[in-house]
Amino acid sequence: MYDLIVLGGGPGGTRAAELAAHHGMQVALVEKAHLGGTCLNRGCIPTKALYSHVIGGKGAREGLWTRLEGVIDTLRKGNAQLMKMAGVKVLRGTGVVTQWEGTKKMTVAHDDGTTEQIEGKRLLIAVGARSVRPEFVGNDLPQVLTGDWAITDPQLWDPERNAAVQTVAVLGAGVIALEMGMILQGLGKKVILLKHSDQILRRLDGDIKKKVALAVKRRKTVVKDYVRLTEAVADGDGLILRGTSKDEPFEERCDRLIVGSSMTPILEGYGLENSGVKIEKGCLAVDAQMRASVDGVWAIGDCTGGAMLAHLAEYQALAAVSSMTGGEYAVNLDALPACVFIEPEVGTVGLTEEEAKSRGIDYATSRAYFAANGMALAMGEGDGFVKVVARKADGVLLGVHIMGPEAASLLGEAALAVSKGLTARDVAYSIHAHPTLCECFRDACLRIVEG
Ligand SMILES: Cc1cc2nc3c(=O)[nH]c(=O)nc-3n(C[C@H](O)[C@H](O)[C@H](O)COP(=O)(O)OP(=O)(O)OC[C@H]3O[C@@H](n4cnc5c(N)ncnc54)[C@H](O)[C@@H]3O)c2cc1C
Ligand SMILES: NC(=O)c1ccc[n+]([C@@H]2O[C@H](COP(=O)([O-])OP(=O)(O)OC[C@H]3O[C@@H](n4cnc5c(N)ncnc54)[C@H](O)[C@@H]3O)[C@@H](O)[C@H]2O)c1
Repeated sequence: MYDLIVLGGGPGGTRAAELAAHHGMQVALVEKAHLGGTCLNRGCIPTKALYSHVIGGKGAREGLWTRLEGVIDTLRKGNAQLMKMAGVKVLRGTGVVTQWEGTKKMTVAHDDGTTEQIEGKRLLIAVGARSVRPEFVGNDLPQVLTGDWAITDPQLWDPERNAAVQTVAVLGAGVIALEMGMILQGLGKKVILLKHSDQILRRLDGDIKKKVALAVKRRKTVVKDYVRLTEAVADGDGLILRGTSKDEPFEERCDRLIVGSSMTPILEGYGLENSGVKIEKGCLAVDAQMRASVDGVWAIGDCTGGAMLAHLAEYQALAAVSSMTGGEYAVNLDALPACVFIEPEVGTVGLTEEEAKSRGIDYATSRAYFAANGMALAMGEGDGFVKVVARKADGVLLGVHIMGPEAASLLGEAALAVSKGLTARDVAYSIHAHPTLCECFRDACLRIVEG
């Protein structure tokens, strides 16, 4: 009998399996496809490989797809090696839980048609999420790609194979829609952004959202607000899209439609319907240490809803294993960093100004601009700013919002500061090397100190 069965080998499941094994548990990890889940195989890594080549301009476009596949392959092998070194038993197959209470029982159906029964003292569910396909006529046509799989189509992304695709419509104005839209523009495609409302990246700080909207406009994106898509009709190899925008009918032709209109936890295919595990608002319900409502069952990552981020899944794995081993670690969602890989890049952690206001906090804000940062100018990337939200009384950093060069990497220092409750003075009076981009964060903190 295993001490722990992990179902799903994405960033959440692999991290939990590795950690639990390091704590001395006998661990089985059941994964039906490649290790690495959505993140490695069709999410974070392939999109960022395209982003850094197409938008960051790093590397030639010839052979881009082969290099992208090479990166994925290297990381898949790395994951397998990590599991092996930790002593985790990886079972390749589809797992269905047949007993949730008491001893956990699972049937694993392998690709070759054989099945295997396994048992465990504990069970951790990390099965991820899938794209929501909104209702409209023709939503299942082959030219309609969902955000969770779109990146796997070389006919759309490989510069050496995508000449037939000239116009791509993207439904949604979230992270997937914006990241994919900008990569496609970088590849020379025309992009039509079909937004559900007038909002863009609705959870971000208002000042960052304004700047993102400007960046979208500058790229001559065709933007339609308040869209209700009613039908997609095949037109040769492409599509005619029909619906309304601000209640006025519209018709647009495109070669592909990417549906980037949010993701939903996977609740089917692993025996959940026969369990007493509580589901709330379409997500596996968990407490702060990722315990589900059935004894000995934990759930982490995208299947628990909320922010669907690979690093959040990994830190939820830490919380789950901590609770299994008598620890108390829980994820602090008020210090959750997130990045949007567009141009200029976005990195954000902690409370937005709007959130600070709605919580009734007496706060101060400050900004420093990359246009005054030596390194940014030397790099030819002076566009953007760092905005700090701090508590007025003592300068404790509540949120940091960056839009500009290497914002995602710059976020590391800000995330540490917010999660450890540091003050603007703590950051401003720590020596920052020159010339570096992180001096811009230091300067924004200095402005809070100076009032
Ligand atoms: C296009 C795109 C870009 C993204 N970019 C980023 C980014 O830049 N940064 C970021 O933080 N996040 C990003 N994300 C989100 C990120 O991919 C997810 O948050 C992350 O993968 C969630 O990890 P997880 O372990 O919860 O689930 P997943 O990674 O989805 O893994 C779940 C695994 O469970 C397996 N599974 C499911 N059911 C069964 C079963 N019955 N038996 C066996 N195996 C099963 C699946 O095959 C899968 O491998 C992106 C997502 C997409 C779609
Ligand atoms: N860089 C990153 O960290 C990164 C990149 C990609 C994806 N992700 C994660 O993956 C998850 C899914 O991303 P996403 O972009 O699908 O979700 P999202 O929640 O960011 O955006 C969904 C968008 O779809 C719109 N929408 C909803 N229903 C619609 C409809 N019927 N018609 C038109 N538009 C509709 C919403 O208004 C919103 O703009 C997110 O949780 C995100 O954090 C993260």
